[in-house]
Amino acid sequence: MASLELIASTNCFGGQQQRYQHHSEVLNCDMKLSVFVPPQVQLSHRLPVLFWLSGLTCNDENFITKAGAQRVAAELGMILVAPDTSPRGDEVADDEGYDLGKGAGFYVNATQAPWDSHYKMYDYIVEELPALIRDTFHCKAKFSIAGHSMGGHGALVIGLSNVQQYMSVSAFAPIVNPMACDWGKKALTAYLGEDKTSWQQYDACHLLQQQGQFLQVPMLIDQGLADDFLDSQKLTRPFEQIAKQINYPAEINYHSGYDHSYYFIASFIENHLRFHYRHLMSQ
Ligand SMILES: N[C@@H](CCC(=O)N[C@@H](CSC=O)C(=O)NCC(=O)O)C(=O)O
Repeated sequence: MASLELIASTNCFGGQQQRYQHHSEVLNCDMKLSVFVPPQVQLSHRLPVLFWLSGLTCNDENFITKAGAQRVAAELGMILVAPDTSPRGDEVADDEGYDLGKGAGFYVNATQAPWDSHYKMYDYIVEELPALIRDTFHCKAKFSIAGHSMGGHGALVIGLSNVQQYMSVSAFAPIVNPMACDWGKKALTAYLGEDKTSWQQYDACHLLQQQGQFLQVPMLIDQGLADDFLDSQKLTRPFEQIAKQINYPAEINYHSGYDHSYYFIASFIENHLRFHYRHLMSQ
């Protein structure tokens, strides 16, 4: 496994906002990722790590430049890892739409051509990247995971499917039922083909319905009520309905007047960081 190569580092709240590149064997291309390293890295103890998955049209820099998470992460001593949202490079297949291809990996393992030679974002986030982070940083064994929109969908699916690796999961305005919304149907058809049974493993509502009574991970979701995608892409509410039916312990908060943007995320990110910190420190 190729190691992470530091390509940029800037002082930030006593720590460093860093950017790395590496060759991903899983994605079969070169990738960049952003990592906030808090000042506590100088101490000898293992640091808690939160992975952040961004949404459609993003790369590894949207979260670190817009969410304003570093001040509280520096206070808590928490490493923030922000990967890119898809494989990159001239040889990687793409689509004209913003909701498929580069910038729209949907955190799934594609099985269909032309996507299947690079688009393995699920394995990248769950396997390759955690191993690289463990190799590079003195960190706690288990991680937490959060995300926004398509990245919120990734965080819910990955957290629900890997309770042994994640202490807690949170999401802002997540896609929760990709099998039933336009963004999801388009992406899952392209990446996985027409057989909808192969889509179920990547549908947070399906996973919650199937296993939410048996496997539980602490969960927090925030949703703006002025979000243009709330109804059109069926965000949050179908998941909340199932959580209520099966008594799943998810905290779901609605906020009047807030839209889908990073201004919404910046307004509530502190609560997410403190939520994850509590759970990360209990291991
Ligand atoms: N261009 C599209 C919508 C693009 C968009 O809103 N992207 C969001 C994530 S949406 C779900 O995954 C985002 O995070 N954008 C980047 C940012 O920095 O704001 C359209 O116009 O409909």
